[in-house]
Amino acid sequence: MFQQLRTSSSSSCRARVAAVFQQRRRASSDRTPLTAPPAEALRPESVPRHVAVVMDGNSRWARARGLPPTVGHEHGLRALEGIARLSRAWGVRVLTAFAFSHENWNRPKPEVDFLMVRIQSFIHDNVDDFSSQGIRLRVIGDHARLPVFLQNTVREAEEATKENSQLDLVLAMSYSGRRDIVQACRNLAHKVHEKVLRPEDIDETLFANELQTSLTDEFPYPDLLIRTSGELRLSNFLLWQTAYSELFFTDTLWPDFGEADYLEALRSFHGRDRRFGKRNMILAQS
Ligand SMILES: CC(C)=CCC/C(C)=C/CC/C(C)=C/COP(=O)(O)OP(=O)(O)O
Repeated sequence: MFQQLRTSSSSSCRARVAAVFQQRRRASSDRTPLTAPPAEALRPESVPRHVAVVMDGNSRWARARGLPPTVGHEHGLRALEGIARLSRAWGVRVLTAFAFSHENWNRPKPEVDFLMVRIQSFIHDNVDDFSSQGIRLRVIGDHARLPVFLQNTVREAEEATKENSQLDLVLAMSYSGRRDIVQACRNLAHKVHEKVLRPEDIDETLFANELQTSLTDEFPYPDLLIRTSGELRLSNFLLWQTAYSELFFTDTLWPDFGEADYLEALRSFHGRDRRFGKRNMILAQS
């Protein structure tokens, strides 16, 4: 498939990839089973409202099996479907998934082309399913840099799911945390220039309102950030927004990240003492 993409024109390769994955989807019934919330970590007050995931390790997962990276990405998307379903079932309100960074444009063109096509079909094929689960799809990042066929699908899916309120599934594509911050500064500078704002009016709330994550009105900041595959860095993801996020790193590669791993992350979150710089009550009294 990877090899085929190298030689195909973009629309015919799109059609071919879509057809192959349509077939696989129909054949596949191996969705992550939903389980009843079993643990103290899943009491409503313990569940993080906003979870962010850096879906890392697809290529390594494939390489370990002698397969091309595209197969890893395919399994990675299935893992994302499963985690979205679990998030909704367990009461997470926002799931933000890093699907493609600004820097990922520097990856080999066939891999980039494959990802654009495959993410488009992932969104297209799941819209009805998202709607039936009450999942609203949002996309952050540099929309204009995405191929037009993907921009169109994103627009349609955002429109089709806009009334859903169980879970906001936010895909970060062509996303860069630094660019998000620069863009916010630029927007504020324009407002000052237009005399809509005075410099002294600018505070953290106004600044955050200009960031792309402000589209999820209630929970713009991740409570928990998960990165798979053993890497211990943010890689330019949600830099402002993660100032007080709890971080969870696991060696599990993203395609293998399933219910047990997610539960482990939520249990870990449940055990954290989130102080936000303050003293907790017991320490304050001593
Ligand atoms: C499920 C699915 C199809 C996901 C798409 C695959 C993909 C491109 C994921 C990238 C996620 C991401 C930006 C990780 C950061 O690692 P990095 O490798 O960009 O950064 P690093 O070099 O700092 O590790």
